[in-house]
Amino acid sequence: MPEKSMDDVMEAAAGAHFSGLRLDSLRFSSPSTPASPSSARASQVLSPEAASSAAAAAPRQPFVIGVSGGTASGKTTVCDMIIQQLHDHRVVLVNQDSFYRGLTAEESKHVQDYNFDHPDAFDTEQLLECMGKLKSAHSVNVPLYDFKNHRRCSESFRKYGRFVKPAFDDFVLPSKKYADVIIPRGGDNHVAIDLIVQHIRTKLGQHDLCKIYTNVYVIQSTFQIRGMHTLIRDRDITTPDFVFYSDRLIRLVVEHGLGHLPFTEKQVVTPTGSVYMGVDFCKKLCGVSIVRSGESMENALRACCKGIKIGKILIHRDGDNGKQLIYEKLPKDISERHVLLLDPVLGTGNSANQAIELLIQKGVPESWIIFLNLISAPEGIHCVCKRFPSVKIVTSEIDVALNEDFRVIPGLGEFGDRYFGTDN
Ligand SMILES: Nc1nc2c(ncn2[C@@H]2O[C@H](COP(=O)(O)OP(=O)(O)OP(=O)(O)O)[C@@H](O)[C@H]2O)c(=O)[nH]1
Ligand SMILES: O=P(O)(O)OC[C@H]1O[C@H](OP(=O)(O)OP(=O)(O)O)[C@H](O)[C@@H]1O
Ligand SMILES: O=c1cc[nH]c(=O)[nH]1
Repeated sequence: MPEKSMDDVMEAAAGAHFSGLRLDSLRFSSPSTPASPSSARASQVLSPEAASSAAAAAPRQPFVIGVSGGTASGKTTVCDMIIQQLHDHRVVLVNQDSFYRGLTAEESKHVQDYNFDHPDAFDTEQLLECMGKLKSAHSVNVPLYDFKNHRRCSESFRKYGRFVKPAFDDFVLPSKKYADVIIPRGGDNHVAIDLIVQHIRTKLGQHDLCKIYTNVYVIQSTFQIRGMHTLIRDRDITTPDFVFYSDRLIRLVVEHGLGHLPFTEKQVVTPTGSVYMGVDFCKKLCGVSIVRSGESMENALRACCKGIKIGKILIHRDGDNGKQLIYEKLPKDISERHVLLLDPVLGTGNSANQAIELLIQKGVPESWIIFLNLISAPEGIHCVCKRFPSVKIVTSEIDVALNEDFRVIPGLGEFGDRYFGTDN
């Protein structure tokens, strides 16, 4: 029994089978949506795995998508395409097929008369129990069904008139009216699949990550900021323009990050003779850049904090799974300072974690570290926040995912090479 656990859940409910139809009904369930009739077969369950964290104080709302459709209508194909495009390890698929009841010895003897398309063929109680657990973010064991002797695909087309079509008419078609989205042509309908992927991404995106990890801050997006991101992400931008717009964005991230430092109250008298009740900046701070890309953020920090001490950490990339520290030069009294850790890209989180670990070894309290970056991959955020829940992360955008080469996607390529002009 494979174990699945999740904080968000996407569930798919599918009706009995009807050969020849493409996916005819995709149902987005929410607590306010009426439940599908019990006859509608739950066939696929897409569920994001638990992203549990000590920092995950906020209650998490599972997100469940029910998918209905006739036999061989393309439910699995569409769900697989959605999962593939989402590229988010928190999303998993649970198939209603896993909840087939085992056949009794008597039923096995007359398997040709057994109706695999009737809701009674499923252990719906177990399915509901499983969904209930998933929705409350508990891990579940999903049964493995042995199709060896009872493969329905081949039998369904034999049994189309006797079982498949009647079950479709009785149990699947009536659930169609509950659908929020209907996808004609199943896997061929790239536009519909793309729209659904975008919708799920919004649900799983930065908004959710900020809810899961209360120490993650994304600077307020404006069209101006989106415009600058559009420029630096464009592979055809010139190096001077890449530097110019990266610098502008970095400055915004730095200013935002400084806003998370502690302050003391301070009053001043204005030229009108009035008292302004203000605050005083935190004095004990320093910057630490992760060489070399992080050095691109030093000027913005210096421009905001005159005379700030800046240390450096160089982390040698030793394969993509492990990173090895090879150089550090840090202020001697760093343990007494709040640290603004600088690196424009948070990918896997390995570099950031190594750097944070070193700072903590040097005596910097975890909660005194603010990690500033331009773009973050969700994987990197999970990695850092799980290990160091008190570290604050300030970023300007959270991207979709990492690809198989551990590059951020859509990303902006190799930041260091583009900024320092060492790319081709
Ligand atoms: N040509 C074409 N074939 C498709 C499309 N979608 C699915 N198929 C094929 O149709 C067959 C059934 O697709 P599935 O995705 O397994 O259908 P399903 O609804 O999950 O089937 P059951 O689990 O048996 O109910 C597979 O061989 C798919 O490759 C499509 O859009 N176009
Ligand atoms: O989160 P991670 O998966 O560790 O990836 C992020 C690291 O990768 C980049 O540096 P890179 O190794 O490309 O070196 P550079 O700064 O010298 O370009 C980036 O500046 C980070 O330091
Ligand atoms: O996409 C990536 C990942 C790590 N570092 C980068 O500069 N870009």
